[in-house]
Amino acid sequence: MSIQLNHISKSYKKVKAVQNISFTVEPGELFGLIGPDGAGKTTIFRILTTLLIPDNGSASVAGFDVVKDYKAIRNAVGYMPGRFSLYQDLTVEENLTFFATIFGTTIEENYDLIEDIYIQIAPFKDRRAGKLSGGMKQKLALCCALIHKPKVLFLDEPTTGVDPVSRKEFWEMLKRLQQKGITILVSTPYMDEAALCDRIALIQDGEILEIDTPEAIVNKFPKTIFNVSADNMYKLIQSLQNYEHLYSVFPFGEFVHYTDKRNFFEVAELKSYLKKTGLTDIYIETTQPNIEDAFMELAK
Ligand SMILES: Nc1ncnc2c1ncn2[C@@H]1O[C@H](COP(=O)(O)OP(=O)(O)OP(=O)(O)O)[C@@H](O)[C@H]1O
Repeated sequence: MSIQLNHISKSYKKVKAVQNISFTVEPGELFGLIGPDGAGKTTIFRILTTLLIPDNGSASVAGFDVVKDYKAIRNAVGYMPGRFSLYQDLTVEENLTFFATIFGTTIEENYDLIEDIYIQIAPFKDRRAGKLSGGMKQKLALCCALIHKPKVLFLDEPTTGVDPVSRKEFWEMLKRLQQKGITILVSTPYMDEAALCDRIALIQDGEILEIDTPEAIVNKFPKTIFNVSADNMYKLIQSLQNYEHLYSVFPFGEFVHYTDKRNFFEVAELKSYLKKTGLTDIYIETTQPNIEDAFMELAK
């Protein structure tokens, strides 16, 4: 096991940040912690990277105990914190040299691991980190987290605030790092990114709702989902909320996702109800559930 948590809990005074969390991450796995702001993701990262001591439970990373063997863990892992980890006034090259030096290595020694990523920011190597775009900062922070060849990489919300193209590129980079044998624990509030992980833990209010592969989580969804749209989105949601057979409704892009309490029903009946409430241009079609639907169902 590369990462193992057994019944970990942590509170900040009265706030129970994480409660009784247990999961394992296998060597070479890309594992995602998926949950909204405040779910407890950063607290889990801080415990696993030895920056915070848990109140209860035990955890190990790369075979080392997070409390007893904290020094060994710090050498074995790379950590890209959610909030900015770079020195704004140092240049790209100076930041990378700094991180290499504190780990007793050099950029040249481990260049093969970061090459793919570094060549994208190399044209800006003399630019101060504070003057880089969001996507560039993120690439530099990843290089800094990798420069000492860690066995396990921790990435806390690496794509928050990054444009969609850079987000896609970032996930492609993670897949390549995984192929080089690095175990990766990544957190994200973006449900679409969950599908790119080998396995995910859905987390809310400090508790794990479900752990499985993204496919298995979606396949367990118990209801048929309908994409519904009409001329007035706000009124559509209100009408559906007042429908006696409603099970759940929530906005999803240009549609709302609707599920019905009944296992079988005529779509025409729902359409005629919506028409009676004054809506026009009504569209209803079944659709596949996704991780967000599964999360909403489990979080109910
Ligand atoms: N130092 C602290 N003191 C008090 N409460 C804290 C502290 N750090 C986190 N919390 C609270 O603990 C809970 C979990 O926070 P945590 O940062 O672990 O969640 P998160 O999923 O990483 O969310 P975010 O993306 O917002 O950081 C939240 O309710 C948060 O407000």
